[in-house]
Amino acid sequence: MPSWTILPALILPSGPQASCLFIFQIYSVSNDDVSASCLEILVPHVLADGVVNNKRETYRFRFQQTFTQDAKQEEIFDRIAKPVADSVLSGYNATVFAYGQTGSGKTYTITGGAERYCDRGIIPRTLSYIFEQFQEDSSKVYTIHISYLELYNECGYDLLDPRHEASKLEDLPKVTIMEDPDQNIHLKNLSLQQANNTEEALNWLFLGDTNRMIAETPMNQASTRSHCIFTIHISRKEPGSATVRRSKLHLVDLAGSERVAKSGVGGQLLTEAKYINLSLHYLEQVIIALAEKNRSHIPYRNSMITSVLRDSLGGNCMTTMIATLSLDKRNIDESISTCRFAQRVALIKNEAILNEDIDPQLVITGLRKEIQALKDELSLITGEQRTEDLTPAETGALEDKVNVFVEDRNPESSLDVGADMRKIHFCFALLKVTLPLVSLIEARTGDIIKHEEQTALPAG
Ligand SMILES: Nc1ncnc2c1ncn2[C@@H]1O[C@H](COP(=O)(O)OP(=O)(O)OP(=O)(O)O)[C@@H](O)[C@H]1O
Repeated sequence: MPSWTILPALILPSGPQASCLFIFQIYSVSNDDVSASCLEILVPHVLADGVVNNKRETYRFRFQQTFTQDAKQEEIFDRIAKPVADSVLSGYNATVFAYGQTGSGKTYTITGGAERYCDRGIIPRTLSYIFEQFQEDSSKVYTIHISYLELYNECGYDLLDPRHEASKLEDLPKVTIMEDPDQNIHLKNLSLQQANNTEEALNWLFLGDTNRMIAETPMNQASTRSHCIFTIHISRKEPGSATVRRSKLHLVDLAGSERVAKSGVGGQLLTEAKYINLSLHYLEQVIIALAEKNRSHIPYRNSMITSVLRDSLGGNCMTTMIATLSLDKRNIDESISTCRFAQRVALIKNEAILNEDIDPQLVITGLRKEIQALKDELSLITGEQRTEDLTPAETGALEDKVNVFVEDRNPESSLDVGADMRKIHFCFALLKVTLPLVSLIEARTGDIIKHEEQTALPAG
């Protein structure tokens, strides 16, 4: 049964920062265990702290997989996203989310780099993979819809509305959350766009990313301050079957996780940072609550990101977290806090369940077919072709039969219309109207006779 996995990817920006890393020997990775790998972060000794000090120098974390900066996008896809895509194709909900500080490679991992084709990230590779799988499996009918949501300062925006030419985020349609009595979340104004092949799906991704870039606020040059959720909705059914399996895959690029105190910002940036910190804090709270056994209340409602991911963080899904680290000396505190968060996520065990439901339209089609088959069978037995309604000639004949039956004073008389439910129903309906009329006439006739008898009696 699929369960939570935690797959921190160490993706480090190339250039001076990376070389810096090796000079200070900040981390080491050991992959001795087949099912897990160990990341050790070494805190460099700072002379200003004195030659002798009690500061901790090593931090060890165990993860399912660890990737260093040499890892290729293809490898990340094969080892992280492909198993998740397979489970979504089987009918389970799933989420892959990238968490880490600004500039650590979340967008690069989830969407990819724009420069080379081989730099494409998890979203485009997953789309291509899913459509390839559809082509290989001609026994089922698959339908794909795509949505792309940006959450900025606790407000949702639809990145896929083709009618809008956004020049700022507020130009995009605002998405709001609605909850039904069964506590299911519905996103009002979030468009679901159908894609029939990889090219169409990639075009939607392109439109969303373009809107995401154009709609950046002047203060928000690199989309670092919003969460983006790209969702692939899949429905599949076997031809002729009324059972539909629906599943969705959320690919989430979270906002940078750095702490407000460290970022040293003010004004609008501070407001954004507070929102980001708060929403990531609530995400963490939900994750901690999910990890606790016997916990009845999970605080999903505290923020928009946890509300949106509600059905994909809880019991009914397979979730993979990618923790991205930028292991520069200056970022050690952030890296350690990212690893701690990732370990908490790893504590959660989920039992994923299949999302199957019955399509009412298909049920109706099936029932219509069954009715037709039964009608054909009946006409074979009776030798007469039945229309849905009785013909005027048939209703006329039935009216005559009912009249004869009602007027017949013989208690043994019967009304025989044959084994035809249409005729039986028609006669009952007719009797319902005729019988009270007959009783009324009889009662009146009785009154008249009585009256005549009384008037005929000799006076006195
Ligand atoms: N593994 C990698 N190989 C090459 N370049 C990378 C890698 N990871 C990240 N980069 C580059 O580093 C820069 C920052 O990466 P990216 O934008 O993905 O970070 P981020 O974590 O999404 O940041 P933010 O929180 O600001 O959105 C980008 O120019 C990206 O192309």
